[in-house]
Amino acid sequence: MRTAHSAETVRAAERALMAELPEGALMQRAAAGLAAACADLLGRVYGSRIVLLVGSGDNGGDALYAGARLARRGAGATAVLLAPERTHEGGLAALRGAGGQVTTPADAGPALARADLVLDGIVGIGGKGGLRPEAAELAAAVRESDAVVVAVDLPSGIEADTGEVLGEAVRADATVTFGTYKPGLLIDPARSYAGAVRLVDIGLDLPAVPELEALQYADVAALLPEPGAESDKYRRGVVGIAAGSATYPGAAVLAVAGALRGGAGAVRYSGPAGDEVLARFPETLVHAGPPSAAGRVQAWVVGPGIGEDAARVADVLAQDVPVLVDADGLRLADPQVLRSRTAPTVLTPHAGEAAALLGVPREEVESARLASVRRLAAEFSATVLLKGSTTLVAPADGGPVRANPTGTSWLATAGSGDVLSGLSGALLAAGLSGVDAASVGAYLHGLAGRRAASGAPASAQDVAAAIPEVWRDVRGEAPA
Ligand SMILES: NC(=O)C1=CN([C@@H]2O[C@H](COP(=O)(O)OP(=O)(O)OC[C@H]3O[C@@H](n4cnc5c(N)ncnc54)[C@H](OP(=O)(O)O)[C@@H]3O)[C@@H](O)[C@H]2O)[C@@H](O)CC1
Ligand SMILES: Nc1ncnc2c1ncn2[C@@H]1O[C@H](COP(=O)(O)OP(=O)(O)O)[C@@H](O)[C@H]1O
Ligand SMILES: [K+]
Repeated sequence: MRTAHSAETVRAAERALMAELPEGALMQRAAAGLAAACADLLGRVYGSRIVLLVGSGDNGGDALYAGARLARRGAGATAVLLAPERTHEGGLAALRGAGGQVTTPADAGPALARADLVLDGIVGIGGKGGLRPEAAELAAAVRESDAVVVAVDLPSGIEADTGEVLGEAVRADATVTFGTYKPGLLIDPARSYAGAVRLVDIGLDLPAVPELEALQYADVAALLPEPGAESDKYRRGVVGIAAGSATYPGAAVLAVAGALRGGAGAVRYSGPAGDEVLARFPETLVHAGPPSAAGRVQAWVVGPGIGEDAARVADVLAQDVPVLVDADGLRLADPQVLRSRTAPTVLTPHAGEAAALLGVPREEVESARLASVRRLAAEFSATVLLKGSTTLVAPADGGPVRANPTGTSWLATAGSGDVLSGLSGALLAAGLSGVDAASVGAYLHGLAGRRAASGAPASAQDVAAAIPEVWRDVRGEAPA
């Protein structure tokens, strides 16, 4: 599991550790890791030209000490000081002692134009609000340079705790972060400014429960349901799909496609698109009546393409089994009923649906995904999977939010959300918790999207068809 902690949590851990270590030791650990990462990126340090963007805090200090280390190995280093009178003293002395030069933002142009590598030490976790004008200009100038840009701890201008970007920010090719990931490094839009992120261990003792986490291959492998010797189709879990309408039969077909690949023992379909579903998937158990008359299931998916059929949504929500609500279902569900359910409920809105549920503009959800998903989970007492450029899953109980690392914009194709709801619903029926079903579903869905597309457009059906392949790949990572 990859974990991220807020700036406040990091500061508390830093204080505790600093009290035990000699003065400056922690910054030296950070600078050593940073310099090593830069050396890797440069290939050859001797004779390279590096520029350090140095703000007035310890983030600038890290950049200066790392610059000094590289200068001692033969790099030509120039520090651009944003606040000359408040620059980290020890760091500046180290750089000067190693032969480094110093300049001002106004005179930084020539050095930036020649640079092989730029180290962004303008602000780290101490940054607040958008970059101030002089810092913003420097960030914009860096964009014009051909140098490899390495952000120190995080790209200056992104919000460490939320992933928001308020105005100009440094666009990095790589970020070297200290102690733990910061939520902004895993959540768009900020994530897209960070490039490849490398974590440097500086020995912090962090709380076991992070603010944000991201599943990795092995975590997903351990969560995948697998039939045992005594399994039959009912023990593996039966998932019910209440989706589709005369207008949108395709949503039913795609949700069933996702469900059949999600590890359930059987899929029941309830709704008016039974013929279409059977034509494509004869293994489906089709029922014409209301969902509650379709026979036992271990979880329901309700909503994709059901149009205005509020009765079908209410019928599903009245059943005391886990329910995943998607698409039209989110609009038709009675909020009071959602809140009062005792079995797990999973809501899977995209930003527009989330905005409607919260009564805010869509842009507000897109720019502040983490706060939005947490608010939805709290307001509806449900696990919430917020779809989009970074898919986030918040548990109903306020625990750590999961960021999905496998997303790809190739998934932005009609019907791919229906596949996700079927897939996650099947995982719910197989016995995974709401958070695990949603986050494992999003993980596999993202991998399947990448596999199906491989650089060319793929349809939602292609995404569903690629699920078994990625499932196999992930299972290969499971401990024997
Ligand atoms: N603590 C430790 O043990 C370790 C910490 N480490 C490192 O320290 C970093 C944190 O350092 P930090 O706390 O000094 O804050 P930092 O990120 O440099 O920024 C503060 C400065 O920026 C300024 N500023 C603020 N907002 C701004 C804006 N929007 N636009 C422009 N400027 C803005 C603000 O100015 P002021 O408001 O004071 O005028 C202030 O002077 C951390 O990210 C990591 O890299 C590592 O060495 C490991 C050990
Ligand atoms: N820019 C993007 N980057 C990554 N994934 C995206 C992006 N846009 C959409 N997606 C994903 O594509 C899927 C679309 O689902 P949804 O919005 O419900 O569409 P539909 O209703 O057409 O199926 C979701 O899994 C979502 O996370
Ligand atoms: K930075």
